[in-house]
Amino acid sequence: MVLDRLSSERDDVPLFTELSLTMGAGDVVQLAGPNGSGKTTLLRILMGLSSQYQGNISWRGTAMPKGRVEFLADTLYLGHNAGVKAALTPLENLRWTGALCSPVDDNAIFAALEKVGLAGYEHQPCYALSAGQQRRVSLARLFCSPASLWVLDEPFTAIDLAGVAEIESWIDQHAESGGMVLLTTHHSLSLSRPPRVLSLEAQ
Ligand SMILES: Nc1ncnc2c1ncn2[C@@H]1O[C@H](COP(=O)(O)OP(=O)(O)OP(=O)(O)O)[C@@H](O)[C@H]1O
Repeated sequence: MVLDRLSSERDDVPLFTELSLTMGAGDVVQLAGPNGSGKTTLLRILMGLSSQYQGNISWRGTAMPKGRVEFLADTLYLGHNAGVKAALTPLENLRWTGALCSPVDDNAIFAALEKVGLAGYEHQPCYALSAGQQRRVSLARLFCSPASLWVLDEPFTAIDLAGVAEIESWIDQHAESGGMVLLTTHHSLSLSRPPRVLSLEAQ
């Protein structure tokens, strides 16, 4: 993935200017910067949720918007909010998101929920889960998706210390198997190889 001289502003105030980034297999990049510096905005631009930018984004050699369909098919985006429907169970939520992008059978969903520590909660409505458990439902999507690029906006929100270490190990494993991870966090990451850091503060 290549971001070439991306610039964006809000209300005529520049958020970032001529930001460039190249990511390939095995890369982990942490977007850093203080609150309000534009990290979420950058991820939203990348995912096609905002068109308020100048510059170019390309995926496997094809520039956006032409490469958009192929890009989205190979990307998993977990946004700032958990993105979990409260009235549905974890199983139903994951069936739903699977149907939207990459259909997955129930056995794989059960395995993913076990991996994120939610065995036994599969049929519980999500409104009856804690904030951290709801975030874990969202994180279970990491194990239901064949996407090579993970785009994670504050994935550690509401997650306990043991869970943070687990997510770090999943990031490691994804990178070791040739995946890519672009994430925002204010947490100091503990990975097997230090991530590259792209700071919006220095913009
Ligand atoms: N919906 C919105 N409408 C207007 N301005 C917004 C909106 N969302 C964000 N902004 C502004 O855009 C700027 C960048 O916000 P953004 O959410 O990208 O920052 P961030 O770096 O992700 O911050 P944080 O670390 O707090 O999550 C902020 O100054 C914010 O006030």
